[in-house]
Amino acid sequence: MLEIQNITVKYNNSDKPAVENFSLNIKRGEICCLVGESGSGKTSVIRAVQGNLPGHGTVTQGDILFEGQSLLNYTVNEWRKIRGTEISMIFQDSGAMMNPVRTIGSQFVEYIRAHGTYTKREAWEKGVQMLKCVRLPDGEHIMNSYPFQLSGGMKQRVGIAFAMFFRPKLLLADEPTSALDVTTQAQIVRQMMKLREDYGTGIIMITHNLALAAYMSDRILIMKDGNVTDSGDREHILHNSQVDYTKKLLSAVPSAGGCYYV
Ligand SMILES: Nc1ncnc2c1ncn2[C@@H]1O[C@H](COP(=O)(O)OP(=O)(O)OP(=O)(O)O)[C@@H](O)[C@H]1O
Repeated sequence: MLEIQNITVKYNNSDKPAVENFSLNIKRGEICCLVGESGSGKTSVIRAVQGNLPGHGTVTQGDILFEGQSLLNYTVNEWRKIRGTEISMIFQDSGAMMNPVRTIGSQFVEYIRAHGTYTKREAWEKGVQMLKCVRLPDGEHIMNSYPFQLSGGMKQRVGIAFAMFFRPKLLLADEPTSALDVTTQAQIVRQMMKLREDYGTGIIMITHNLALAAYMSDRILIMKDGNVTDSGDREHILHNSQVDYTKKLLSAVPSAGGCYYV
Protein backbone atom coordinates (compact mmCIF):
# COMPACT_ATOMS: atom_id res chain seq x y z
CA MET A 1 0.00 0.00 0.00
CA LEU A 2 2.74 2.47 1.00
CA GLU A 3 6.29 2.21 -0.27
CA ILE A 4 8.82 4.70 0.98
CA GLN A 5 11.77 4.19 -1.32
CA ASN A 6 15.15 5.35 -0.11
CA ILE A 7 14.16 8.93 0.67
CA THR A 8 16.40 11.73 1.85
CA VAL A 9 14.86 14.83 3.45
CA LYS A 10 16.67 18.14 3.73
CA TYR A 11 15.71 21.52 5.17
CA ASN A 12 16.85 24.82 3.65
CA ASN A 13 19.26 23.01 1.29
CA SER A 14 21.38 22.12 4.29
CA ASP A 15 24.24 19.69 3.56
CA LYS A 16 23.23 17.53 6.48
CA PRO A 17 20.02 15.59 5.75
CA ALA A 18 17.33 15.37 8.44
CA VAL A 19 16.55 11.88 7.07
CA GLU A 20 18.88 9.82 4.92
CA ASN A 21 18.17 6.80 2.67
CA PHE A 22 14.99 5.85 4.53
CA SER A 23 12.89 2.96 3.19
CA LEU A 24 9.73 1.35 4.54
CA ASN A 25 6.86 -0.69 3.09
CA ILE A 26 3.50 -0.79 4.86
CA LYS A 27 0.83 -3.33 3.96
CA ARG A 28 -2.86 -3.08 4.85
CA GLY A 29 -3.42 -3.73 8.53
CA GLU A 30 0.26 -3.43 9.42
CA ILE A 31 1.49 -1.31 12.32
CA CYS A 32 4.99 0.10 12.28
CA CYS A 33 6.47 2.33 14.99
CA LEU A 34 9.31 4.79 14.55
CA VAL A 35 11.30 5.18 17.75
CA GLY A 36 14.27 7.40 18.51
CA GLU A 37 15.52 10.41 20.36
CA SER A 38 14.42 13.95 19.64
CA GLY A 39 15.74 15.24 16.31
CA SER A 40 16.34 11.77 14.86
CA GLY A 41 14.03 12.45 11.89
CA LYS A 42 10.83 10.60 12.81
CA THR A 43 8.45 13.51 12.24
CA SER A 44 10.22 14.42 9.00
CA VAL A 45 9.46 10.92 7.67
CA ILE A 46 5.74 11.07 8.32
CA ARG A 47 5.46 14.68 7.25
CA ALA A 48 7.13 13.71 3.97
CA VAL A 49 4.53 10.94 3.52
CA GLN A 50 1.79 13.42 4.34
CA GLY A 51 3.13 15.90 1.75
CA ASN A 52 3.45 18.45 4.49
CA LEU A 53 7.11 19.11 5.30
CA PRO A 54 7.45 22.35 7.27
CA GLY A 55 9.56 25.32 6.23
CA HIS A 56 11.82 24.64 3.29
CA GLY A 57 11.83 20.89 3.77
CA THR A 58 12.04 18.74 0.64
CA VAL A 59 12.47 15.14 -0.35
CA THR A 60 15.71 15.44 -2.33
CA GLN A 61 16.04 11.79 -3.25
CA GLY A 62 13.86 8.69 -3.53
CA ASP A 63 10.13 8.30 -3.92
CA ILE A 64 6.99 7.67 -1.86
CA LEU A 65 4.37 5.47 -3.52
CA PHE A 66 0.82 5.13 -2.21
CA GLU A 67 -1.23 2.48 -4.00
CA GLY A 68 1.44 2.55 -6.72
CA GLN A 69 1.28 6.34 -7.33
CA SER A 70 4.03 8.78 -6.38
CA LEU A 71 2.79 11.08 -3.61
CA LEU A 72 5.64 13.45 -4.44
CA ASN A 73 3.89 14.33 -7.70
CA TYR A 74 0.45 14.89 -6.18
CA THR A 75 -1.17 18.24 -6.89
CA VAL A 76 -2.90 20.29 -4.19
CA ASN A 77 -6.25 19.03 -5.50
CA GLU A 78 -5.17 15.40 -5.46
CA TRP A 79 -3.97 15.82 -1.88
CA ARG A 80 -7.26 17.42 -0.88
CA LYS A 81 -9.09 14.31 -2.12
CA ILE A 82 -7.07 11.76 -0.14
CA ARG A 83 -6.00 13.70 2.97
CA GLY A 84 -8.39 12.83 5.80
CA THR A 85 -10.06 10.10 3.77
CA GLU A 86 -7.39 7.68 2.52
CA ILE A 87 -4.47 9.07 4.53
CA SER A 88 -5.25 10.48 7.98
CA MET A 89 -3.19 11.93 10.77
CA ILE A 90 -3.49 11.89 14.56
CA PHE A 91 -1.49 14.62 16.26
CA GLN A 92 0.17 14.64 19.65
CA ASP A 93 -2.32 17.21 20.88
CA SER A 94 -5.56 16.90 18.92
CA GLY A 95 -7.16 19.59 21.08
CA ALA A 96 -4.74 22.17 19.71
CA MET A 97 -6.02 21.44 16.19
CA MET A 98 -9.63 22.18 17.16
CA ASN A 99 -11.33 25.54 16.92
CA PRO A 100 -11.84 26.62 20.57
CA VAL A 101 -14.93 28.72 19.86
CA ARG A 102 -16.90 26.07 18.00
CA THR A 103 -18.53 22.93 19.38
CA ILE A 104 -17.08 19.52 18.54
CA GLY A 105 -20.32 18.73 16.70
CA SER A 106 -20.15 21.71 14.35
CA GLN A 107 -16.51 20.92 13.54
CA PHE A 108 -17.16 17.21 13.08
CA VAL A 109 -20.20 17.79 10.86
CA GLU A 110 -18.23 20.26 8.72
CA TYR A 111 -15.33 17.80 8.41
CA ILE A 112 -17.62 14.91 7.45
CA ARG A 113 -19.55 16.97 4.90
CA ALA A 114 -16.36 18.38 3.37
CA HIS A 115 -15.38 14.87 2.27
CA GLY A 116 -18.69 13.03 1.89
CA THR A 117 -22.20 13.60 0.59
CA TYR A 118 -24.18 13.68 3.82
CA THR A 119 -26.93 15.95 5.06
CA LYS A 120 -26.20 17.80 8.31
CA ARG A 121 -28.42 15.40 10.23
CA GLU A 122 -26.77 12.30 8.76
CA ALA A 123 -23.30 13.72 9.42
CA TRP A 124 -24.28 14.47 13.03
CA GLU A 125 -25.59 10.92 13.57
CA LYS A 126 -22.56 9.34 11.96
CA GLY A 127 -20.30 11.55 14.10
CA VAL A 128 -22.09 10.37 17.26
CA GLN A 129 -21.68 6.73 16.15
CA MET A 130 -17.98 7.24 15.49
CA LEU A 131 -17.50 8.77 18.94
CA LYS A 132 -19.03 5.62 20.42
CA CYS A 133 -16.43 3.58 18.53
CA VAL A 134 -13.65 5.49 20.30
CA ARG A 135 -15.21 4.88 23.72
CA LEU A 136 -17.02 8.17 24.05
CA PRO A 137 -20.48 6.69 24.68
CA ASP A 138 -22.27 9.95 25.38
CA GLY A 139 -21.70 11.18 21.84
CA GLU A 140 -24.53 13.75 21.83
CA HIS A 141 -23.06 15.41 24.89
CA ILE A 142 -19.56 15.46 23.35
CA MET A 143 -20.92 16.89 20.08
CA ASN A 144 -22.56 19.73 22.02
CA SER A 145 -19.38 20.48 24.00
CA TYR A 146 -16.62 23.00 23.30
CA PRO A 147 -13.05 21.64 23.29
CA PHE A 148 -12.24 23.32 26.63
CA GLN A 149 -15.05 21.34 28.28
CA LEU A 150 -13.35 18.02 27.51
CA SER A 151 -10.33 16.38 29.15
CA GLY A 152 -7.10 15.84 27.19
CA GLY A 153 -7.92 12.14 26.78
CA MET A 154 -11.41 12.89 25.49
CA LYS A 155 -10.09 15.43 22.96
CA GLN A 156 -7.51 12.92 21.82
CA ARG A 157 -10.25 10.33 21.29
CA VAL A 158 -12.26 12.91 19.35
CA GLY A 159 -9.13 13.47 17.21
CA ILE A 160 -8.94 9.72 16.60
CA ALA A 161 -12.65 9.65 15.70
CA PHE A 162 -12.00 12.37 13.09
CA ALA A 163 -8.95 10.54 11.76
CA MET A 164 -10.72 7.18 11.53
CA PHE A 165 -14.07 8.43 10.24
CA PHE A 166 -13.40 7.67 6.58
CA ARG A 167 -11.66 4.38 7.42
CA PRO A 168 -8.36 5.52 5.96
CA LYS A 169 -6.05 3.04 4.36
CA LEU A 170 -3.14 4.70 6.14
CA LEU A 171 -3.03 6.40 9.52
CA LEU A 172 -0.04 8.50 10.55
CA ALA A 173 0.21 9.14 14.27
CA ASP A 174 2.79 11.48 15.83
CA GLU A 175 3.09 10.58 19.50
CA PRO A 176 -0.69 10.32 19.86
CA THR A 177 -0.61 9.29 23.51
CA SER A 178 2.46 11.01 24.95
CA ALA A 179 0.51 13.84 26.61
CA LEU A 180 -1.91 11.45 28.32
CA ASP A 181 -1.97 9.56 31.60
CA VAL A 182 -1.10 5.86 31.36
CA THR A 183 -4.68 4.59 31.70
CA THR A 184 -5.95 6.77 28.86
CA GLN A 185 -2.82 5.95 26.87
CA ALA A 186 -3.56 2.22 27.17
CA GLN A 187 -7.20 2.74 26.10
CA ILE A 188 -6.20 4.72 23.05
CA VAL A 189 -3.54 2.25 22.00
CA ARG A 190 -6.06 -0.60 22.26
CA GLN A 191 -8.52 1.51 20.27
CA MET A 192 -6.00 2.05 17.49
CA MET A 193 -5.25 -1.67 17.37
CA LYS A 194 -8.97 -2.47 17.20
CA LEU A 195 -9.45 0.02 14.37
CA ARG A 196 -6.67 -1.69 12.48
CA GLU A 197 -8.44 -5.03 13.01
CA ASP A 198 -11.87 -3.65 12.02
CA TYR A 199 -10.84 -1.63 8.97
CA GLY A 200 -7.44 -3.02 7.95
CA THR A 201 -5.86 0.39 8.35
CA GLY A 202 -2.06 0.50 8.09
CA ILE A 203 -0.49 2.62 10.83
CA ILE A 204 2.84 4.41 11.17
CA MET A 205 3.21 5.69 14.71
CA ILE A 206 5.96 7.77 16.24
CA THR A 207 6.73 7.18 19.88
CA HIS A 208 9.58 7.70 22.30
CA ASN A 209 8.35 4.67 24.22
CA LEU A 210 10.06 1.53 23.00
CA ALA A 211 7.94 -0.75 25.19
CA LEU A 212 4.76 0.75 23.75
CA ALA A 213 6.14 0.26 20.25
CA ALA A 214 6.94 -3.36 21.03
CA TYR A 215 3.45 -3.92 22.42
CA MET A 216 1.54 -2.72 19.38
CA SER A 217 3.81 -2.97 16.34
CA ASP A 218 4.40 -5.60 13.74
CA ARG A 219 7.66 -3.82 13.03
CA ILE A 220 9.82 -1.24 14.79
CA LEU A 221 12.34 1.09 13.18
CA ILE A 222 14.84 2.74 15.48
CA MET A 223 16.21 6.05 14.24
CA LYS A 224 19.18 8.15 15.22
CA ASP A 225 20.60 11.22 13.46
CA GLY A 226 18.38 10.76 10.41
CA ASN A 227 19.28 7.09 9.88
CA VAL A 228 17.64 3.79 10.73
CA THR A 229 20.00 2.10 13.17
CA ASP A 230 17.92 -1.01 13.82
CA SER A 231 14.67 -2.60 12.66
CA GLY A 232 12.70 -5.75 13.25
CA ASP A 233 9.75 -7.29 15.01
CA ARG A 234 9.09 -7.17 18.75
CA GLU A 235 11.12 -10.31 19.44
CA HIS A 236 14.15 -8.97 17.61
CA ILE A 237 14.08 -5.53 19.25
CA LEU A 238 13.33 -6.74 22.78
CA HIS A 239 15.44 -9.87 22.92
CA ASN A 240 17.83 -10.34 20.02
CA SER A 241 19.18 -6.97 18.94
CA GLN A 242 22.94 -6.54 19.09
CA VAL A 243 22.77 -2.79 18.37
CA ASP A 244 24.13 -0.70 21.25
CA TYR A 245 21.67 2.16 20.76
CA THR A 246 18.71 -0.27 20.88
CA LYS A 247 20.10 -1.76 24.08
CA LYS A 248 20.46 1.73 25.53
CA LEU A 249 16.83 2.57 24.71
CA LEU A 250 15.75 -0.75 26.22
CA SER A 251 17.65 -0.07 29.41
CA ALA A 252 15.32 2.89 29.97
CA VAL A 253 12.23 0.64 29.89
CA PRO A 254 11.04 -0.74 33.24
CA SER A 255 11.32 -4.52 33.33
CA ALA A 256 10.89 -7.40 35.73
CA GLY A 257 11.78 -11.05 35.26
CA GLY A 258 12.77 -10.48 31.62
CA CYS A 259 9.42 -8.82 30.74
CA TYR A 260 9.20 -5.20 29.69
CA TYR A 261 6.35 -2.97 30.82
CA VAL A 262 4.63 -0.21 28.92
N1 LIG B 1 11.15 23.23 9.90
C1 LIG B 1 12.43 22.84 10.01
N2 LIG B 1 13.44 23.63 9.54
C2 LIG B 1 14.72 23.22 9.66
N3 LIG B 1 15.13 22.07 10.22
C3 LIG B 1 14.18 21.26 10.70
C4 LIG B 1 12.78 21.58 10.63
N4 LIG B 1 12.06 20.57 11.19
C5 LIG B 1 12.98 19.64 11.60
N5 LIG B 1 14.23 20.05 11.30
C6 LIG B 1 15.47 19.31 11.60
O1 LIG B 1 15.37 18.00 11.09
C7 LIG B 1 15.96 17.08 12.00
C8 LIG B 1 14.94 15.97 12.32
O2 LIG B 1 13.83 16.58 13.02
P1 LIG B 1 12.46 15.79 13.27
O3 LIG B 1 11.49 16.77 13.86
O4 LIG B 1 12.07 15.06 12.05
O5 LIG B 1 12.93 14.74 14.38
P2 LIG B 1 12.06 13.92 15.43
O6 LIG B 1 12.81 12.63 15.61
O7 LIG B 1 10.67 13.82 14.99
O8 LIG B 1 12.16 14.80 16.74
P3 LIG B 1 11.05 15.02 17.89
O9 LIG B 1 10.91 13.70 18.58
O10 LIG B 1 11.66 16.07 18.76
O11 LIG B 1 9.80 15.48 17.22
C9 LIG B 1 16.42 17.85 13.22
O12 LIG B 1 17.80 18.09 13.11
C10 LIG B 1 15.64 19.15 13.10
O13 LIG B 1 16.40 20.22 13.63
